[in-house]
Amino acid sequence: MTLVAGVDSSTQSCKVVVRDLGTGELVRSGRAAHPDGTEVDPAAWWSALQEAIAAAGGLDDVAAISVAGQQHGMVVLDAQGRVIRDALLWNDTRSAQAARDLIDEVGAEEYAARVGVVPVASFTATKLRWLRDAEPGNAARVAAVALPHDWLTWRLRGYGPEGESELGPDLEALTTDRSDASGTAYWGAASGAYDLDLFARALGRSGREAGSGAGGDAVILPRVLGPSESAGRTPSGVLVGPGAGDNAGAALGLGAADGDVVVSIGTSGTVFAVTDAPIADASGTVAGFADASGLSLPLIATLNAARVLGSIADLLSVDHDGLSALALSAEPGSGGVVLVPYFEGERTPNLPDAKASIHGLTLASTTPANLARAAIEGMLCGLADGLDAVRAAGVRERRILLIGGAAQNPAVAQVAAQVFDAPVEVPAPGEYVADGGAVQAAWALTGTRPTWTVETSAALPVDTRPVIRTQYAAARA
Ligand SMILES: Nc1ncnc2c1ncn2[C@@H]1O[C@H](COP(=O)(O)OP(=O)(O)O)[C@@H](O)[C@H]1O
Ligand SMILES: O=C(CO)[C@@H](O)[C@H](O)COP(=O)(O)O
Repeated sequence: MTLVAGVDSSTQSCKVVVRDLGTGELVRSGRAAHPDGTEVDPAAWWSALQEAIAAAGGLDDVAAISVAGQQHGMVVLDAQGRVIRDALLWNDTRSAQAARDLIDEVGAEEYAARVGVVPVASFTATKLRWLRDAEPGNAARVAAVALPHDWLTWRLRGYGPEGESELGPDLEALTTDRSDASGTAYWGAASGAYDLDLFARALGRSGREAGSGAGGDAVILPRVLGPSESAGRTPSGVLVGPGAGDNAGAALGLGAADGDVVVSIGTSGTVFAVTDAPIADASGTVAGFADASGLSLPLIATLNAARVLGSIADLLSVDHDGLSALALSAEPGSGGVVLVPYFEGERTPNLPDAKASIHGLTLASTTPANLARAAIEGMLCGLADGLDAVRAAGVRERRILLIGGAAQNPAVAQVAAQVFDAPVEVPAPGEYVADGGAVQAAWALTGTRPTWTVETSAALPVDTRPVIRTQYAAARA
């Protein structure tokens, strides 16, 4: 039996799966928590990865591994390969003004045409512009910029600061992949290349792709690998795949095909599909990302997803199952109660300074059941608005695949069928981002993309209840 491993280094935790190359059967798995917060020392990810690998039985009998990770995080390294400051994550909104500045300088239309996205606080370029303006001393020390999955792949291959690694700080060895590069806002899915002018506008320093040999004091950007290109090997000889952004990893893990729209409800909420042609939405609503198979991944993301439910469950002193039971005991529309869940600001719509709000409370409607259902309805209405935007970009769904930690909540699946106006399928409980890493590892090892079977645990027909989105739209306006 040949084994391959996949990693999901996401916002809240690191998950590792070990699967049989031939059948895709899950053989072992492990996980480890990440610190909370929107800026994190990457050393915590490295520790969690090692802990999760150990919990998954180690890599001694594993032939290949690949790391998928949360997108956009800004990992800045000095010339000695040391992390200069904590990484700003995708959900950190301090670079919102930097995003507006970059749009003012370049123009939204041109930005979208050049790299398929329009800057928002989530994207790496805006974080680099913030670093230039807020921490010029740190910006001057930057020798390389990597994404979370790039940096973990580099460390896994034995690179890192002297004394902390076997191979030392070779920044030229940094690699990334198309999907994660397309989330930086200085690499384009359509061009397949870095836009070094946009990078320079962000950090105020010139950049170059690793291995380009230009030298000088240009900031090194990871070499962009193809979908099945190996990044090298671990010091013990395990083949390492190119890795991916987590959403592209999920698409690989699901085997998402034409007609599939994936809705992921984890720390972030995302709606995405795999398409042949890249998109360029000058409104900035739909990001024209690349996928991890050589195609494209139009995507919207919300800042407020699973943790909306956790917050309201805590308020009601119930667990996930308790929240589900309460929500299912209320009627669609939650008795008129609407939660607009912009607890962390919001990315879609781009309202980084927004706060959450509750509407429609009366003495009769203020019940735990209505509040529980309103939390689920509000969170899903935000994603339904995103689905409308993805549809407007030309995507036509045959089915919605519901994944992420909150997808296993019965009330979430039922309300999803009431707001998405499409059939909803819930794949069997699993870590589909990490599974995508395992698919990548198998692909890099054999040269052939595996077609493992994905089981479905629930299938819900369309059950549209218009009141839910109608009252949400009125409250959100
Ligand atoms: N049954 C459930 N109902 C609602 N939320 C859940 C449920 N199970 C897990 N979650 C939430 O899902 C989130 C973890 O999902 P995950 O997809 O692993 O997140 P990420 O990949 O962003 O780290 C946590 O916020 C957790 O509280
Ligand atoms: O910013 C995005 C996509 O653009 C997020 O999807 C991040 O990639 C975080 O993913 P999770 O931790 O929620 O899985």
